[in-house]
Amino acid sequence: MAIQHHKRLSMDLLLPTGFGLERLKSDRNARSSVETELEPFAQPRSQPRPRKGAASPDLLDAAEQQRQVLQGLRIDGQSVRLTLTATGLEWARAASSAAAAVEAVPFSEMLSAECCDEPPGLLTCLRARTHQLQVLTFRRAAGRPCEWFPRKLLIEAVDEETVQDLCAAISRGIEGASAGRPRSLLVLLNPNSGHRQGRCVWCRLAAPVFAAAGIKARVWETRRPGHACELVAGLTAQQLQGVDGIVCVGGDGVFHEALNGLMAARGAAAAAGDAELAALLGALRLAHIPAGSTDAVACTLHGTRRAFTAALHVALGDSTPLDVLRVDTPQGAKFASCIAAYGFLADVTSEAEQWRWMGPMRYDIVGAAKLAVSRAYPARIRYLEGEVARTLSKHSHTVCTSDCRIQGEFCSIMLIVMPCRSDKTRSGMARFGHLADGRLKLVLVRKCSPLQYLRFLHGMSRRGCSPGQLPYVTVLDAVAVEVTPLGSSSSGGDGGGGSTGRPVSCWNLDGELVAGPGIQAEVHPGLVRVFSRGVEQA
Ligand SMILES: Nc1ncnc2c1ncn2[C@@H]1O[C@H](COP(=O)(O)OP(=O)(O)OP(=O)(O)O)[C@@H](O)[C@H]1O
Repeated sequence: MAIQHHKRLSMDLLLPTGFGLERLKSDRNARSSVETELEPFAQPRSQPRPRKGAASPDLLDAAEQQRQVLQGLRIDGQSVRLTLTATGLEWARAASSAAAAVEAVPFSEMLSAECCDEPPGLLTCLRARTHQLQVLTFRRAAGRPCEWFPRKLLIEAVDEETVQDLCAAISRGIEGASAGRPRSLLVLLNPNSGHRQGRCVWCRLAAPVFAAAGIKARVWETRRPGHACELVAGLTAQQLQGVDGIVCVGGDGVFHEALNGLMAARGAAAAAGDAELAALLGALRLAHIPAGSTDAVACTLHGTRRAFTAALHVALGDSTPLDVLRVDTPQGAKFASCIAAYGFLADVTSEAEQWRWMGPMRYDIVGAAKLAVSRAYPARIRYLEGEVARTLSKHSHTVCTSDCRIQGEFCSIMLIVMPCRSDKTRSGMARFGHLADGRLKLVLVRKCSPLQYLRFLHGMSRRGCSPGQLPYVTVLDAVAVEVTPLGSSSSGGDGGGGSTGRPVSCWNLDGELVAGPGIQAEVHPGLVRVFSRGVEQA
């Protein structure tokens, strides 16, 4: 079996087989039964802000042209000199002259600005009544810039007109800085992921952020395995009008299903020649708000597992292309964004599924048990190293430079597409991997003792996989890989032992188990766009 490496990527290549598209189409009506509209959160951004007077054109224009200094204001209870610039707000304590005391928040990091009434209370009676403006933004944790926390700036002035004008100027600044921000999103929520905290994460952490940013969110809860894939694969042009993206609230499994549904839908639209649907699907951005057991996608895209940060990245609208691995199995094509793993990781996932009630801890317990056995699987591997280039017509293509082969017994074969950060590997399984470089890291762990495998796992959790770390581990860059397990029967793996009696494992694609056993996989550079601001360094 030769590797069929595509020279040119076109939509018809994305048409996956084995997704049962016809069945999915006929199931579209079933969607309405799980649709939950969260209209209380769905305030359109264009909704008029509560204002009493008109903004002074002087203040708005002056801020756009130059720096407008405002005196006599208080922020979070402290008197400040506030400067309204063309890009945001800057202020310093009125009493302080030190440059270090200057704080700044750009419009691009603000969600909304609203005039609000001062609640009546003892303090109001004791001092002069002030007029207030509330700006919703965020702050970064000290020493951990990837972790964002909500922040409300309370700006007070004795003069109502100043507050009204400032509110209008800030709102206009936010509007001007929000070109890529989504206005309407579909939310796929898995109530069963992780510790079954999907609904709680959505309602308490993500929905309020979307509401503050004026994003309309339509929530669909998944009912069973495969449901998210069906929902996305069955989307119609009518449902997608005005929708900017699909947000997955749950673990990596839900994101994986949404990705596969999207690829199925894009393939079907291309095959049917439905240009409108294809364009709408092509413009969709995917997002992952972590509520699962591992959340490698969210950790990699946002640098943290904090759902609030992920929701804020989505609301701020930053996006990036993401490489997708197309895996051709005997059952049809599947797509993965994180990893395709054969051997140890697949065995752990397969066994851990029975212990789902334990939550994320199941992976540690089953992992320890599998480590003690340390099984090796014979396999033949062919891979293509390559250069990925972009032609003028913007179709990506791969120039193959070499076709290499390796044969042996492997405890683990991993095709790592994105860095795959998680709580277990903070810097990522493939530390030097990339979101969209068109390559994967092929990691081969040859037959070794349990202690050696433990050493490999320990090294991976601390430093990720990189070449030359351990003599029994090979790390390679590749664009396409073919794995043929040598213990398998010709019709596919049986999960325990093939016709030769030698052990056969299964495949783990982003946590989903695929029987395989032989696969061909190829990286498609930047095939989807995802909401991500990237990992912020300290
Ligand atoms: N309502 C549901 N009931 C049962 N299973 C579901 C439901 N909705 C989705 N699923 C399945 O649950 C699987 C696992 O979900 P998910 O990935 O969200 O959580 P997780 O496994 O705890 O997290 P991670 O994948 O990050 O380890 C999904 O692949 C999906 O097939």
